[in-house]
Amino acid sequence: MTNIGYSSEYILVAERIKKRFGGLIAVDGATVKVRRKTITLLIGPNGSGKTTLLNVIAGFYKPDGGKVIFDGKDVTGWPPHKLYHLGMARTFQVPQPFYKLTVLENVLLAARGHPGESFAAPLQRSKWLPREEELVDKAFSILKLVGLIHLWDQPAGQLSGGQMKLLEIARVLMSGARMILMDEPIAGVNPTLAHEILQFLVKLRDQGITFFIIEHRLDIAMQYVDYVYAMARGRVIAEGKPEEVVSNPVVIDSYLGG
Ligand SMILES: Nc1ncnc2c1ncn2[C@@H]1O[C@H](COP(=O)(O)OP(=O)(O)OP(=O)(O)O)[C@@H](O)[C@H]1O
Repeated sequence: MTNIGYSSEYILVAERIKKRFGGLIAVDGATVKVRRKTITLLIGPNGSGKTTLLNVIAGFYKPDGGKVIFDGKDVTGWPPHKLYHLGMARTFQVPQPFYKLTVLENVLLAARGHPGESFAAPLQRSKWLPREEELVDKAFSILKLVGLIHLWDQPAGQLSGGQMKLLEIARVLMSGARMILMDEPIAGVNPTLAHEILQFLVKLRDQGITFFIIEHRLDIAMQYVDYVYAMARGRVIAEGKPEEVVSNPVVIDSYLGG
């Protein structure tokens, strides 16, 4: 693994990323840099390439050009599971827990090195690693942190949509992720819970986790994020503090034009 000496100020640098789907250029030379211990937001009109860029960074798509540097290492084209082991994880817009398993079991299965990490592995307690107790302690403390502790023995299928999102965050934390990528973490949740989820991300940021998120509900998200990138037609058209970016005429035009 090469350390290419990128500034340690940034946990992630995605440089001149290109991604094509047939004749369509979804991401056209976009560069984003994410500072450690920040919540960095990616905005832009529908179809501007945000999710594609996130998927390239998280290893779900191989880029047609550009580089992804995570923690000083060139991880361009690495698959998601390798990035997961390095400490970068992506949650999905629609969280997908194992519905019949309990909340606690769902969190435990996200632990790195746990036999359940391979989906084919049996779930019998006897097959768990000796460090099971330690993992259970860690899972409980994470459930406490995300406010789901009272539901630990409930099947995940019984959680509300907002609680599912919290469970997804808990699972990503259990994996030991230092950087979390999220596509619309507050989509479809009521405003109270949306604020709670973002306040929770702020708390985790203050504990050292870095977030790179896509969100359309700017009225709520802008209050909590540290830095914003705006995309249009596959390119980054503006970056800066939230208030600067939302008042930038180029950004406003991109939404109106879209
Ligand atoms: N798997 C795919 N195959 C073909 N085209 C795709 C694929 N994924 C995305 N696209 C196209 O690439 C462009 C960028 O899409 P992308 O989903 O990245 O935009 P977005 O900014 O995330 O949009 P939204 O805000 O609506 O989620 C769009 O024109 C989209 O139709």
